[in-house]
Amino acid sequence: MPCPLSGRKRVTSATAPNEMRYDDYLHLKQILDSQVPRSEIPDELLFIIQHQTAELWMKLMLYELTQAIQHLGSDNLPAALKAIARVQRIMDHLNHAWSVLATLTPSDFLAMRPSLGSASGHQSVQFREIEFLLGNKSSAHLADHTQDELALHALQKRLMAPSLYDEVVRLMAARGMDIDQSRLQFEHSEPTSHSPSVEAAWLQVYRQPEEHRELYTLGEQLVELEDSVKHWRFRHLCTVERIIGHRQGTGGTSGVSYLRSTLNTVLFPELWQLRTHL
Ligand code: HEM
Ligand SMILES: N[C@@H](CC(=O)c1ccccc1NC=O)C(=O)O
Repeated sequence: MPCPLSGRKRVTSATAPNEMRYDDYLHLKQILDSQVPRSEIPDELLFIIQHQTAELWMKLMLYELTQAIQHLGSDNLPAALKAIARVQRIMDHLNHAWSVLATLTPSDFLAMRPSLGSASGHQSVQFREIEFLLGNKSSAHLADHTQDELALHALQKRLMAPSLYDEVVRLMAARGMDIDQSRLQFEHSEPTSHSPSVEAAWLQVYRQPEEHRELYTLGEQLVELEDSVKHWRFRHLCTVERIIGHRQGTGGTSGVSYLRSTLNTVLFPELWQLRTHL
């Protein structure tokens, strides 16, 4: 049976259910054999596990975000809210995890850095897919993946698919709110930008939360999610600055100043703007 997450076949084990063991069920051999340091630096294990666990959580985030988008499309707001709440909790968890990496000293990291070559988190396909799903689209990021057809295909698909923002706006229109037609074109690869008609619709919701209970809860949950994403960007930036200062990144960016520029990203601009006009 194809796995809904990766398109790969599900592994059907020959193990009878009553002989199933913890390590079989979790495929622990594959997972625990996958930490392969390239240097003699003892802290490289921390560095690898920090990233591998983050990628596992990102896998779940992608799954939940996709579910949330589907539920919004079928006007099932309670199910969408449940998935969005889970994504937000995962983000919080990843935010707490930075404190483990903060035990890595600059000299330890600099000693292992040559072993990383040109590898960088900038090349994380799942991170970029999450950004696109959240509406922070940019075709420029496809350039990192020209050598990997599968990755390129996954990113192209996400780039053109409706984002969480798009589906929220579609739902508001479906519920009778007056949304500008130009906002209801969902096949685009542009990052989300502010729309006056979307802000006006949210203002209506926020001025009468009792009348629009579900949409109001959605709005607040989206703000909380974006807050957690901003925290992640900031914690990453601080970790990077304290470990490599203002060196260029291995991924070819300017490093800290590039990461600082990502703090200007806004995923749900109208929800932030409306606070001034409420
Ligand atoms: C010693 C710790 C770390 C350092 C020094 C570091 C450094 C950097 C730098 C300099 C960049 C900019 C791209 C480049 O030119 O390389 C970057 C991007 C990135 N890093 Fe890290 N990083 C660290 C830990 C992590 C961890 C734990 C994650 C978790 C998955 C992560 C994920 C990312 C992602 C997703 C990007 C792309 C960000 C974007 O484009 O908005 N990094 N990192
Ligand atoms: N970009 C980092 C290297 C780095 O942190 C990294 C290297 C390989 C895999 C993941 C990484 N994490 C985040 O970018 C640097 O410039 O030192």
